[in-house]
Formats: sequence, structure tokens, C-alpha cells
Amino acid sequence: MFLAVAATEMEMAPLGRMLAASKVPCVTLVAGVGPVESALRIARFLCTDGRHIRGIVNFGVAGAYINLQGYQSAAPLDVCLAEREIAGDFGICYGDNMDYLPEELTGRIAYDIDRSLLLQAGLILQRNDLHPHVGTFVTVNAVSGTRARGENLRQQWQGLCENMEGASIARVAEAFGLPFLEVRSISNMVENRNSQNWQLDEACEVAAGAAFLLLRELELS
Ligand SMILES: O=C(O)c1cccc(C(=O)CC[C@H]2O[C@@H](n3cnc4c(=O)[nH]cnc43)[C@H](O)[C@@H]2O)c1
Repeated sequence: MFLAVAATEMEMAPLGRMLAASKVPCVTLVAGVGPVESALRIARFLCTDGRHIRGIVNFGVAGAYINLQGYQSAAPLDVCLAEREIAGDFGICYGDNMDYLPEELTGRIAYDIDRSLLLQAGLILQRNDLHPHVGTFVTVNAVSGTRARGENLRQQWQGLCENMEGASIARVAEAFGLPFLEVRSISNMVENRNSQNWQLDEACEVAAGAAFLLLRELELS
């Protein structure tokens, strides 16, 4: 069985309904917002729950970086699959800019997603008419509240979108030797903060729908 992880009840609720209306076997966990709480709750779960877990699927909402170079960025309610996760604000902060400490001090801050699992996930979503953006997700402790900060993170990492848990969940999955996937739907653009532009409810539905498809079809593989 896969472990499906979301940060909040709001993100998990639609998946709970979809699982209840199906026979897809899956364990779910609401792991909390932010890298510390999510890593703690997942590690505790994996150490104490007796069930066999064959992989972790992290799903939920994310903020999309606005691409200034004429390339298309992800738009609200688009589906995004992580090919790489970065602990993007673990370092030295100069206003909107980040610099990073030596790896000897911090350990790795970048996590590549297993290529064959990512390919399988992309095909599953495509087959079901969801056409995911595939790219680098940046994990932050603080939601970027200015477009300038988002632009710096985007440029630094060729980032597609940001969230607050993915890199730490990838780290936990790696420590427990579990395959890891992350799928998110865009609830907001990373811009000068305007919470009226956020489409949280709709993005939670889209993200859960994508996670359900992945869980259903990966379970058969
Ligand atoms: O400010 C509010 O009123 C508010 C209400 C509900 C949720 C929030 C969040 O900040 C959600 C953070 C949550 O969602 C992910 N997320 C979504 N968009 C972003 C973003 O632009 N930057 C970072 N994280 C984002 C994140 O994974 C959290 O779990 C605010």
C-alpha cells in the first residue's frame, strides 16, 4: 500500500471521499504544515504503524512561480509533478535573495525523484487527461510574499512552484528507503501577496483527484 500524505485536512478531505467510494487500498496521513511538522509526523507514523508501506505520495496545493522569460508558467488549478525537490530557504537570507551554506554543513538540499516512478506517474495522469507540468518544486518555511522573492527562487533553481513540505518528505522517504512522488495543484501564483487571488478549495479538489488516479493505478503495478 502507498501512504498518501497531505499537509491539511482541507487537502485530504476530497481524497478521503474518493477512496471511500472506491476499493483502492491506501493509508492516509495529515502530516501538518511546514517541513518540521510533516517530517516528524511521517517518521513517527512509519516507525509505529504496523502496515507495510511501499511508497509515499505527497499531494496538495502549491504556489506557481511566474516565468518572466516568455516561457509559460503553471497557472491556477494546473497539475504539477515534482522531478526534483529543493529545501529552498535553508541557508542565508538577504531580503528577497537566498544564498546557501556548504553541503558539508547542511547535508544535501536537493532531492531527485526516481525517474521510472516519475515517468509512470506522468503517463497515468496523461492517460486520464490531466497534463501535468513536470519540474522543480521548491520547499520554503515561509510562503513567498513578494514576486521578487519568488523570482529569485525560480531563477536560482529553475523552479516551477513552491510548497512547504515536499523536500522534507522526500528526505524522510529516502531515509526509510521508500519511493516518493509529489503531485500538487496550483492554488495561487507567487506574487505580491493577495490572498483574494487564491483558489484553495478548487486546487484541493484537483490535487486530490490527481493523487487518487496515481494511487489507484500504482497500486495495480
Ligand atoms: O493566508 C491565508 O489566509 C491562508 C489560508 C489558507 C492556506 C494558506 C497557506 O499559506 C497554505 C500553505 C500550504 O499550502 C501550500 N502552499 C500553497 N501555496 C503556497 C505558496 O505560494 N508558497 C508556499 N506554500 C504554498 C504549502 O505546502 C502549505 O502546506 C494561507
